[in-house]
Amino acid sequence: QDLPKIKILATGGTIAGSGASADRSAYTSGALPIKDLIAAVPGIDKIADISGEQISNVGSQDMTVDIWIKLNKRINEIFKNQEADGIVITHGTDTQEETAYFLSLTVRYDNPVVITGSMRPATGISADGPKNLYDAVVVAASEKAQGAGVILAFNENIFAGREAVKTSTTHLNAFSAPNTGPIGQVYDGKVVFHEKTLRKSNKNTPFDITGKDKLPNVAVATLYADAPATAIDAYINSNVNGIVIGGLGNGNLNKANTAAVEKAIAKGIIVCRASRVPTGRVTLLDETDDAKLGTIVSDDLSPQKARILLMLGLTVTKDKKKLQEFFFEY
Ligand SMILES: NC(=O)CC[C@H](N)C(=O)O
Repeated sequence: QDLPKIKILATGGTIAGSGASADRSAYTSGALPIKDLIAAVPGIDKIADISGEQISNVGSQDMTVDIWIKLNKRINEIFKNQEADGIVITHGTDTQEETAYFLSLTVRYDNPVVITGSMRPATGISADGPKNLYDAVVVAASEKAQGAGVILAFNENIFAGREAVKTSTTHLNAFSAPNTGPIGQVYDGKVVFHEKTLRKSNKNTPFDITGKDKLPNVAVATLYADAPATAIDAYINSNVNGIVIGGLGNGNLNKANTAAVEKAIAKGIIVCRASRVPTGRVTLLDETDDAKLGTIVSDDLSPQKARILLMLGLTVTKDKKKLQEFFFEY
Protein backbone atom coordinates (compact mmCIF):
# COMPACT_ATOMS: atom_id res chain seq x y z
CA GLN A 1 0.00 0.00 0.00
CA ASP A 2 1.30 3.47 -0.91
CA LEU A 3 1.81 5.60 2.19
CA PRO A 4 1.37 9.38 1.95
CA LYS A 5 4.67 11.20 1.53
CA ILE A 6 5.28 13.57 4.45
CA LYS A 7 8.23 15.94 4.62
CA ILE A 8 9.32 17.17 8.05
CA LEU A 9 10.90 20.63 8.00
CA ALA A 10 12.79 21.22 11.23
CA THR A 11 13.40 24.73 12.55
CA GLY A 12 14.55 24.05 16.14
CA GLY A 13 12.79 24.60 19.47
CA THR A 14 12.46 22.54 22.63
CA ILE A 15 11.39 19.53 20.56
CA ALA A 16 15.02 19.51 19.37
CA GLY A 17 16.24 20.55 22.82
CA SER A 18 18.97 18.84 24.77
CA GLY A 19 20.08 19.10 28.39
CA ALA A 20 22.23 17.33 30.94
CA SER A 21 19.42 16.62 33.43
CA ALA A 22 16.00 14.98 33.14
CA ASP A 23 14.13 18.21 33.91
CA ARG A 24 14.03 21.48 32.02
CA SER A 25 16.82 23.25 33.88
CA ALA A 26 19.45 24.81 31.67
CA TYR A 27 18.61 22.98 28.45
CA THR A 28 19.39 24.34 25.01
CA SER A 29 16.60 24.46 22.42
CA GLY A 30 17.40 23.75 18.78
CA ALA A 31 20.33 21.40 19.54
CA LEU A 32 19.39 18.06 17.94
CA PRO A 33 19.22 17.39 14.19
CA ILE A 34 16.03 16.28 12.40
CA LYS A 35 17.17 12.65 12.03
CA ASP A 36 17.27 12.29 15.85
CA LEU A 37 13.72 13.65 16.16
CA ILE A 38 12.38 11.16 13.62
CA ALA A 39 14.31 8.25 15.17
CA ALA A 40 12.58 8.94 18.53
CA VAL A 41 9.07 8.29 17.15
CA PRO A 42 8.25 4.57 17.04
CA GLY A 43 5.83 3.56 14.30
CA ILE A 44 6.02 6.84 12.39
CA ASP A 45 7.13 4.89 9.29
CA LYS A 46 3.84 2.93 9.36
CA ILE A 47 1.70 6.04 8.81
CA ALA A 48 3.75 7.87 6.23
CA ASP A 49 6.78 7.76 3.99
CA ILE A 50 8.88 10.25 5.98
CA SER A 51 11.75 12.45 4.89
CA GLY A 52 13.30 15.33 6.79
CA GLU A 53 15.07 18.60 6.11
CA GLN A 54 16.71 21.11 8.43
CA ILE A 55 15.60 24.68 7.65
CA SER A 56 17.12 26.27 10.77
CA ASN A 57 17.95 25.16 14.30
CA VAL A 58 16.96 28.00 16.63
CA GLY A 59 14.94 28.56 19.76
CA SER A 60 11.87 30.24 18.31
CA GLN A 61 12.55 33.40 20.33
CA ASP A 62 15.14 33.82 17.55
CA MET A 63 12.69 33.18 14.69
CA THR A 64 13.11 35.81 11.97
CA VAL A 65 11.28 37.12 8.92
CA ASP A 66 14.18 35.73 6.85
CA ILE A 67 13.47 32.19 8.12
CA TRP A 68 9.73 32.67 7.43
CA ILE A 69 10.54 33.67 3.84
CA LYS A 70 12.84 30.64 3.46
CA LEU A 71 10.19 28.28 4.90
CA ASN A 72 7.44 29.67 2.67
CA LYS A 73 9.64 29.35 -0.40
CA ARG A 74 10.63 25.76 0.39
CA ILE A 75 7.03 24.69 1.17
CA ASN A 76 5.70 26.09 -2.11
CA GLU A 77 8.57 24.42 -3.98
CA ILE A 78 7.94 21.01 -2.33
CA PHE A 79 4.27 21.07 -3.34
CA LYS A 80 4.99 22.46 -6.82
CA ASN A 81 7.47 19.64 -7.50
CA GLN A 82 5.22 17.08 -5.78
CA GLU A 83 8.06 16.11 -3.45
CA ALA A 84 5.51 15.42 -0.67
CA ASP A 85 1.76 15.19 -0.08
CA GLY A 86 1.92 17.01 3.24
CA ILE A 87 4.40 18.90 5.42
CA VAL A 88 5.09 18.91 9.16
CA ILE A 89 7.11 21.76 10.65
CA THR A 90 8.86 21.28 13.99
CA HIS A 91 9.22 24.60 15.78
CA GLY A 92 9.78 26.17 19.18
CA THR A 93 6.60 27.13 20.95
CA ASP A 94 7.42 30.76 21.77
CA THR A 95 6.58 32.10 18.30
CA GLN A 96 4.92 29.00 16.80
CA GLU A 97 1.56 30.75 16.49
CA GLU A 98 3.16 33.57 14.45
CA THR A 99 4.87 31.20 12.01
CA ALA A 100 1.61 29.26 11.66
CA TYR A 101 -0.37 32.39 10.77
CA PHE A 102 2.33 33.75 8.45
CA LEU A 103 2.45 30.52 6.45
CA SER A 104 -1.37 30.18 6.47
CA LEU A 105 -1.47 33.46 4.56
CA THR A 106 1.47 32.87 2.22
CA VAL A 107 1.56 29.17 1.21
CA ARG A 108 0.00 28.87 -2.26
CA TYR A 109 -1.03 25.18 -2.16
CA ASP A 110 -3.90 23.43 -0.35
CA ASN A 111 -1.86 20.38 0.77
CA PRO A 112 -1.81 19.88 4.55
CA VAL A 113 0.81 21.83 6.50
CA VAL A 114 0.97 21.06 10.23
CA ILE A 115 3.20 22.71 12.81
CA THR A 116 4.16 21.27 16.19
CA GLY A 117 6.78 21.34 18.92
CA SER A 118 7.08 20.32 22.53
CA MET A 119 7.32 21.70 26.02
CA ARG A 120 9.90 19.25 27.33
CA PRO A 121 13.32 18.84 25.72
CA ALA A 122 14.06 15.59 23.88
CA THR A 123 16.38 14.57 26.74
CA GLY A 124 13.77 15.34 29.45
CA ILE A 125 11.68 12.82 31.39
CA SER A 126 8.35 12.06 29.63
CA ALA A 127 9.34 14.23 26.69
CA ASP A 128 6.21 15.25 24.74
CA GLY A 129 8.00 15.84 21.42
CA PRO A 130 7.77 12.31 19.94
CA LYS A 131 4.00 12.08 20.63
CA ASN A 132 3.35 15.57 19.23
CA LEU A 133 5.42 14.75 16.14
CA TYR A 134 3.56 11.46 15.63
CA ASP A 135 0.21 13.25 15.93
CA ALA A 136 1.31 16.03 13.55
CA VAL A 137 2.25 13.43 10.93
CA VAL A 138 -1.17 11.78 11.37
CA VAL A 139 -2.88 15.14 10.72
CA ALA A 140 -0.62 15.98 7.76
CA ALA A 141 -1.43 12.58 6.22
CA SER A 142 -5.17 13.29 6.46
CA GLU A 143 -7.17 14.43 3.41
CA LYS A 144 -9.31 16.46 5.80
CA ALA A 145 -6.43 18.81 6.56
CA GLN A 146 -6.45 20.15 2.97
CA GLY A 147 -6.86 23.91 2.51
CA ALA A 148 -7.19 24.66 6.20
CA GLY A 149 -4.20 26.96 6.36
CA VAL A 150 -1.46 25.83 8.68
CA ILE A 151 -2.79 23.59 11.44
CA LEU A 152 -1.12 23.63 14.85
CA ALA A 153 -1.17 20.13 16.42
CA PHE A 154 -0.23 20.04 20.08
CA ASN A 155 -1.05 17.87 23.09
CA GLU A 156 -3.74 15.99 21.12
CA ASN A 157 -5.57 19.19 20.14
CA ILE A 158 -5.58 20.71 16.68
CA PHE A 159 -6.03 24.43 16.09
CA ALA A 160 -6.33 26.72 13.08
CA GLY A 161 -2.97 28.52 12.88
CA ARG A 162 -4.83 31.85 12.85
CA GLU A 163 -6.53 31.09 16.17
CA ALA A 164 -3.81 29.33 18.18
CA VAL A 165 -2.21 31.19 21.08
CA LYS A 166 0.44 30.05 23.53
CA THR A 167 -1.46 30.41 26.80
CA SER A 168 0.85 28.58 29.19
CA THR A 169 4.57 29.22 29.63
CA THR A 170 5.38 25.70 30.91
CA HIS A 171 2.40 23.31 30.83
CA LEU A 172 2.15 20.56 28.23
CA ASN A 173 -1.20 21.97 27.08
CA ALA A 174 0.61 25.15 26.12
CA PHE A 175 -1.77 26.16 23.30
CA SER A 176 -5.42 27.09 23.12
CA ALA A 177 -7.62 29.10 20.78
CA PRO A 178 -9.24 31.57 23.17
CA ASN A 179 -11.67 33.08 20.62
CA THR A 180 -12.84 29.91 18.87
CA GLY A 181 -11.64 26.71 20.57
CA PRO A 182 -9.82 23.86 18.79
CA ILE A 183 -10.92 22.63 15.35
CA GLY A 184 -10.40 18.98 16.26
CA GLN A 185 -8.51 16.30 18.10
CA VAL A 186 -5.86 13.74 17.28
CA TYR A 187 -5.25 10.60 19.31
CA ASP A 188 -4.33 6.92 18.80
CA GLY A 189 -3.36 7.64 15.21
CA LYS A 190 -6.79 9.07 14.35
CA VAL A 191 -7.85 12.61 13.58
CA VAL A 192 -11.32 14.09 14.12
CA PHE A 193 -12.24 17.54 12.82
CA HIS A 194 -15.29 19.17 14.38
CA GLU A 195 -14.89 22.80 13.30
CA LYS A 196 -13.60 24.66 10.27
CA THR A 197 -12.26 28.19 10.17
CA LEU A 198 -14.07 30.38 7.63
CA ARG A 199 -11.18 32.83 7.46
CA LYS A 200 -9.47 32.69 4.07
CA SER A 201 -6.01 31.17 3.78
CA ASN A 202 -3.52 29.73 1.28
CA LYS A 203 -4.14 30.80 -2.34
CA ASN A 204 -7.39 32.51 -1.30
CA THR A 205 -5.26 35.38 -0.02
CA PRO A 206 -3.42 37.92 -2.23
CA PHE A 207 -0.17 37.43 -0.30
CA ASP A 208 2.00 35.73 -2.89
CA ILE A 209 5.50 36.65 -1.70
CA THR A 210 7.34 34.50 -4.25
CA GLY A 211 10.55 36.26 -5.21
CA LYS A 212 10.50 38.71 -2.28
CA ASP A 213 13.44 38.65 0.10
CA LYS A 214 12.23 41.44 2.38
CA LEU A 215 8.91 42.49 3.87
CA PRO A 216 7.66 45.88 5.10
CA ASN A 217 8.78 46.73 8.63
CA VAL A 218 5.93 46.67 11.15
CA ALA A 219 6.49 47.08 14.90
CA VAL A 220 4.32 46.51 17.98
CA ALA A 221 3.90 48.89 20.93
CA THR A 222 2.05 47.54 23.97
CA LEU A 223 0.42 50.05 26.32
CA TYR A 224 -0.21 50.11 30.08
CA ALA A 225 -1.47 52.62 32.66
CA ASP A 226 0.39 55.92 32.27
CA ALA A 227 2.45 54.60 29.31
CA PRO A 228 4.67 57.29 27.77
CA ALA A 229 4.95 57.62 23.97
CA THR A 230 8.63 56.54 24.01
CA ALA A 231 8.09 53.32 22.02
CA ILE A 232 5.96 54.88 19.27
CA ASP A 233 8.32 57.88 19.00
CA ALA A 234 11.28 55.50 18.60
CA TYR A 235 9.44 53.55 15.89
CA ILE A 236 8.64 56.77 14.01
CA ASN A 237 12.34 57.69 14.14
CA SER A 238 13.36 54.27 12.83
CA ASN A 239 11.14 54.74 9.75
CA VAL A 240 8.82 51.76 10.20
CA ASN A 241 6.08 51.22 7.62
CA GLY A 242 3.46 50.25 10.17
CA ILE A 243 2.79 50.16 13.91
CA VAL A 244 0.41 47.82 15.71
CA ILE A 245 -0.74 49.03 19.10
CA GLY A 246 -1.32 46.47 21.86
CA GLY A 247 -3.96 48.84 23.16
CA LEU A 248 -5.93 48.96 26.40
CA GLY A 249 -9.36 47.28 26.47
CA ASN A 250 -11.02 47.74 23.08
CA GLY A 251 -7.71 48.95 21.60
CA ASN A 252 -7.68 52.24 23.51
CA LEU A 253 -4.78 54.68 23.64
CA ASN A 254 -4.02 57.18 26.39
CA LYS A 255 -3.53 60.86 25.53
CA ALA A 256 0.27 60.71 25.18
CA ASN A 257 0.08 57.78 22.75
CA THR A 258 -2.85 59.28 20.83
CA ALA A 259 -0.65 62.30 20.11
CA ALA A 260 2.22 60.01 19.04
CA VAL A 261 -0.10 58.04 16.74
CA GLU A 262 -1.26 61.31 15.11
CA LYS A 263 2.40 62.10 14.43
CA ALA A 264 3.02 58.61 12.98
CA ILE A 265 0.00 58.84 10.67
CA ALA A 266 1.07 62.32 9.49
CA LYS A 267 4.35 60.65 8.39
CA GLY A 268 2.47 58.05 6.34
CA ILE A 269 2.88 55.17 8.81
CA ILE A 270 -0.13 52.81 8.95
CA VAL A 271 -1.33 52.38 12.53
CA CYS A 272 -3.51 49.44 13.55
CA ARG A 273 -5.25 49.26 16.92
CA ALA A 274 -5.15 45.78 18.50
CA SER A 275 -5.52 44.91 22.16
CA ARG A 276 -3.46 43.47 24.98
CA VAL A 277 -6.67 41.70 26.16
CA PRO A 278 -6.45 38.00 25.21
CA THR A 279 -9.99 37.54 23.84
CA GLY A 280 -12.58 39.56 21.94
CA ARG A 281 -12.25 41.93 19.01
CA VAL A 282 -11.19 45.53 18.60
CA THR A 283 -14.09 47.36 17.00
CA LEU A 284 -14.15 50.48 14.85
CA LEU A 285 -15.54 53.67 16.40
CA ASP A 286 -15.92 52.68 20.02
CA GLU A 287 -14.16 55.16 22.31
CA THR A 288 -11.71 55.88 19.48
CA ASP A 289 -12.94 57.51 16.27
CA ASP A 290 -10.77 55.67 13.72
CA ALA A 291 -12.01 57.72 10.78
CA LYS A 292 -10.92 60.89 12.57
CA LEU A 293 -7.62 59.57 13.97
CA GLY A 294 -6.74 57.67 10.79
CA THR A 295 -6.24 54.26 12.40
CA ILE A 296 -7.46 50.80 11.39
CA VAL A 297 -8.40 47.93 13.75
CA SER A 298 -7.15 44.34 14.11
CA ASP A 299 -10.57 42.66 14.56
CA ASP A 300 -9.73 39.68 16.84
CA LEU A 301 -6.04 39.25 15.97
CA SER A 302 -3.51 39.56 18.77
CA PRO A 303 -0.92 42.35 18.33
CA GLN A 304 1.74 39.85 17.17
CA LYS A 305 -0.59 38.35 14.54
CA ALA A 306 -1.94 41.75 13.47
CA ARG A 307 1.69 42.70 12.79
CA ILE A 308 1.99 39.75 10.36
CA LEU A 309 -1.19 40.64 8.48
CA LEU A 310 -0.17 44.30 8.26
CA MET A 311 3.32 43.32 7.01
CA LEU A 312 1.78 41.17 4.28
CA GLY A 313 -1.04 43.63 3.57
CA LEU A 314 1.50 46.37 2.93
CA THR A 315 3.11 44.24 0.20
CA VAL A 316 -0.17 44.60 -1.72
CA THR A 317 -1.53 48.07 -0.90
CA LYS A 318 -1.10 51.18 1.22
CA ASP A 319 -4.80 51.97 0.98
CA LYS A 320 -6.24 52.03 4.52
CA LYS A 321 -9.73 50.98 3.43
CA LYS A 322 -8.34 47.92 1.66
CA LEU A 323 -6.02 47.09 4.57
CA GLN A 324 -8.99 47.29 6.94
CA GLU A 325 -10.92 44.84 4.71
CA PHE A 326 -7.99 42.40 4.99
CA PHE A 327 -8.39 42.41 8.79
CA PHE A 328 -12.04 41.38 8.48
CA GLU A 329 -11.29 38.73 5.84
CA TYR A 330 -8.10 36.84 6.73
N1 LIG B 1 8.76 24.92 24.54
C1 LIG B 1 9.45 25.60 23.67
O1 LIG B 1 9.55 25.24 22.52
C2 LIG B 1 10.08 26.86 24.15
C3 LIG B 1 11.57 26.86 23.83
C4 LIG B 1 12.11 27.99 23.05
N2 LIG B 1 12.04 29.20 23.79
C5 LIG B 1 11.43 28.08 21.71
O2 LIG B 1 10.40 28.65 21.54
O3 LIG B 1 11.98 27.50 20.79
